[in-house]
Amino acid sequence: MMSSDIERVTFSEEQIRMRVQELGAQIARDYRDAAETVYCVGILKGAAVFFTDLVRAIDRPVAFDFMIVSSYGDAAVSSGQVKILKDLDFPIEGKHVIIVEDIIDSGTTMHYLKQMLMGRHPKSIRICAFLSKPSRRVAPVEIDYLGHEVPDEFLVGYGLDYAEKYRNLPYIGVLRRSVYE
Ligand SMILES: O=P(O)(O)OC[C@H]1O[C@H](OP(=O)(O)OP(=O)(O)O)[C@H](O)[C@@H]1O
Ligand code: HPA
Ligand SMILES: [Mg+2]
Repeated sequence: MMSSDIERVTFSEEQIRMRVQELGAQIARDYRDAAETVYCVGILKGAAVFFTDLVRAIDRPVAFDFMIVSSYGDAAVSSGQVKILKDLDFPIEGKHVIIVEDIIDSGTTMHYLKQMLMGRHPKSIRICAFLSKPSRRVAPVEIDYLGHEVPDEFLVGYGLDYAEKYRNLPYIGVLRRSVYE
């Protein structure tokens, strides 16, 4: 399934699978002795695909929760406004929380979310992102579990969209500029 809108494949299905297994093993090791529930919080919609792969690579019990958050809409640059369309179902006070994202780009979304969730007094809060574009950062974000750093190119696939398209590509690729310019 190679879309003609894709200029170049950045990470193949196999490369993604291997890195997700490593991240899952690292998380399982780090929380091995944790007595409290570990909440994996997926930030929809982008994190949907990575989340379901990641949790199956973590060999210990975890609870799921989700938020629906949007700031890009149909554009290739952030609106700067983080809209919470669905909040968590469960209180996280005293719990271990891992926020799971597909990508941290300007950092606006994650900076906002981490501040907001810290205010609910979890026992700990860590960030897991499959991709990070450090060159685009506007708001500071410390990433505890990172799949790969990527250059400043607009990526799609493996959950990442442009105007809601391409999320179901099994690989990650660079979107041709002519599609969004
Ligand atoms: O670091 P930032 O510049 O804030 O960008 C990262 C955010 O942008 C994308 O979400 P988007 O708003 O596109 O919603 P989506 O997950 O539904 O695609 C992505 O899933 C992150 O949540
Ligand atoms: N692709 C898709 N969605 C995004 C990106 C990207 O490169 N950066 C932030 N949201
Ligand atoms: Mg998006």
